[in-house]
Amino acid sequence: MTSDSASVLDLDTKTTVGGGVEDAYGEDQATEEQLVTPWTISVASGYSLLRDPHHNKGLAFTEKERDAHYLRGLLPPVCISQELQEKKLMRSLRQYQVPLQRYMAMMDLQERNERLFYKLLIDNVEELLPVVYTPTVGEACQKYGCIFRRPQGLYISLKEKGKILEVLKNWPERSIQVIVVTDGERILGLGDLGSQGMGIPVGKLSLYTALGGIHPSSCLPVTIDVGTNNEQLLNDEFYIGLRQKRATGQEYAELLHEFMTAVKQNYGEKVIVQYEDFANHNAFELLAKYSKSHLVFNDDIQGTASVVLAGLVAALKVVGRTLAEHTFLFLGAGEAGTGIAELIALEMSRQTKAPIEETRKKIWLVDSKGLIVSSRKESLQHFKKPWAHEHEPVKTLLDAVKTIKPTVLIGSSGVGQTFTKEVAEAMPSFNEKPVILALSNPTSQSECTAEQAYSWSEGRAIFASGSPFDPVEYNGKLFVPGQANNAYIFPGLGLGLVISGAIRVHDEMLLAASEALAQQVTEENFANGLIYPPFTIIRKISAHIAANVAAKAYELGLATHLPRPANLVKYAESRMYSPLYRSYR
Ligand SMILES: NC(=O)C1=CN([C@@H]2O[C@H](COP(=O)(O)OP(=O)(O)OC[C@H]3O[C@@H](n4cnc5c(N)ncnc54)[C@H](OP(=O)(O)O)[C@@H]3O)[C@@H](O)[C@H]2O)C=CC1
Ligand SMILES: CC(=O)C(=O)O
Ligand SMILES: [Mg+2]
Repeated sequence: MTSDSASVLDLDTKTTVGGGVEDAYGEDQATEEQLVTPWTISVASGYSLLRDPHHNKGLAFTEKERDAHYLRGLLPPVCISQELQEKKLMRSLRQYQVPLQRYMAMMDLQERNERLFYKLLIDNVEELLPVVYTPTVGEACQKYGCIFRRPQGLYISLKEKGKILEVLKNWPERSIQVIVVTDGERILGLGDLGSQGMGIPVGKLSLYTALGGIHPSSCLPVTIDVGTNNEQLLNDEFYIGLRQKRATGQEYAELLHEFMTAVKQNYGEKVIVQYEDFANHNAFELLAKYSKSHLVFNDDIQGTASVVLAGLVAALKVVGRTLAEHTFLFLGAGEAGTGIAELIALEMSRQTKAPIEETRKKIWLVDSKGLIVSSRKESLQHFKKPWAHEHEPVKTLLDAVKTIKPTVLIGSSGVGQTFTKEVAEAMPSFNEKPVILALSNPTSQSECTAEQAYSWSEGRAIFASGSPFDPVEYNGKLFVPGQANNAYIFPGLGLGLVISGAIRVHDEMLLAASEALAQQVTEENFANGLIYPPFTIIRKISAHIAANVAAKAYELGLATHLPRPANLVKYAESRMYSPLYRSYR
């Protein structure tokens, strides 16, 4: 008797080769060469309930639930609260000294008990953000091949060309509201990590839920794999992606187009597609192309711009003057640098009524070849051209700082330690309170550390960084660095788009998000040297951002959820996912 002839519907028991009873699905007795069908049970109860991360509560199942759901004997006798589970897990997490071990423990928890994972993340956000997000997620992506256990998102590679719609249907959830997609080419400041970039969409989406209250089952992480140019990964036996050089040009464009088309076809017009960590030679084009037809948003260009503008607007309360009275110098003229520069120029133009071509002149950028000036215009990438102002060529950042004399210095180069002692010392030589933002991630790529910024500026810098730094004591005073990271913006922005049913992202919404964030910075925060509110109140912040964004969507006629709720903050809060356990009948 072979499994070929045994129908899966024929439930008669038969004796197997080994003498046991054949299972109904023919699997136990199949030999290596025979094909089997991976049937699963779809109603979660008993053992399968314990293995279902969406519904599992572990030891927190009540006596009644254990009876009703066939759990008797599958758990030890004790019933404990979610709070006690949280306490126990935090204690065991803190015992790991190696950040990657904490990351893996958190990923295991997410796979085992989703609500408990989010309860931990929400209640201990400042402690766990660096674990599930930057900097540790960077190391996790670098080692993703070794630590890979279970897929946490969809991998769409060149092999899936022509079948992407079918691939989307393989994902177990139907009702998707947010997709974060990367092609892995510029993962943080770590470069091309190919398929191993998956850690980024997974991490970003866990923040959508924890910080912005989007339901986890409506989040879909996607990695588009068109190969990698990272030789080390191509030669790594544990690499999980396509082992080929990156596809470019038409082949790349066609795969991306098929993906974008399939997304709209499968999930409709109101699914948010957040582009994350694409290299700039694709990122600007994708955003320009699909923002006309889809609800797309580039976090590195737009989210970063919104968070930095918020920090700067807040900083004006400490450093004085209006935005237009400041001079900005960037190290790094890519997605983050030019994205931020453009939103600052837009806001200045809004405030002063001067044309944006004029306000851009207050902003200067340095790339790997030096200051961006008009004599370089012909050879510049299109996104740098608006910043090519009249000036003689300047080769180094230090010379640019000395010549331009910026009041605000922003690092968005992806290269660590580029704000040298000389650069950081030059800033306070012509500024009472220089603003220094070291945005590059992860920590290893930060343009300078918090300690360097405070000590080199003799405690005068207003400093924030993309990855977190601990407070620094300098000359007997405690300085608390803020975290200028787009994680403040995208969860609330996403929630605002969802609750209003917006169909497009508009620059005005980025300004609305930025304004809401800046409003959340208190006098107490300023007194501590902070230009951002603490992450501990991020859900409140996200509700305010969501409300401002939704209000703008209604104002611009881009909202489809009608009528408009009267109190948008309350409405946003009411729509946020809670990680508390539900009771089962
Ligand atoms: N804090 C936050 O929320 C965010 C932080 N980031 C971080 O910002 C960094 C940059 O990201 P992104 O803008 O997308 O990257 P891009 O690759 O688009 O841009 C990098 C820019 O830096 C320039 N650059 C590289 N090396 C040097 C150098 N040694 N000296 C001067 N300029 C240099 C590049 O110059 P050239 O053009 O000549 O090659 C390019 O203009 C990353 O580390 C990323 O993690 C990004 C988004 C959000
Ligand atoms: C924070 C972020 O999006 C980045 O570093 O790319
Ligand atoms: Mg990013």
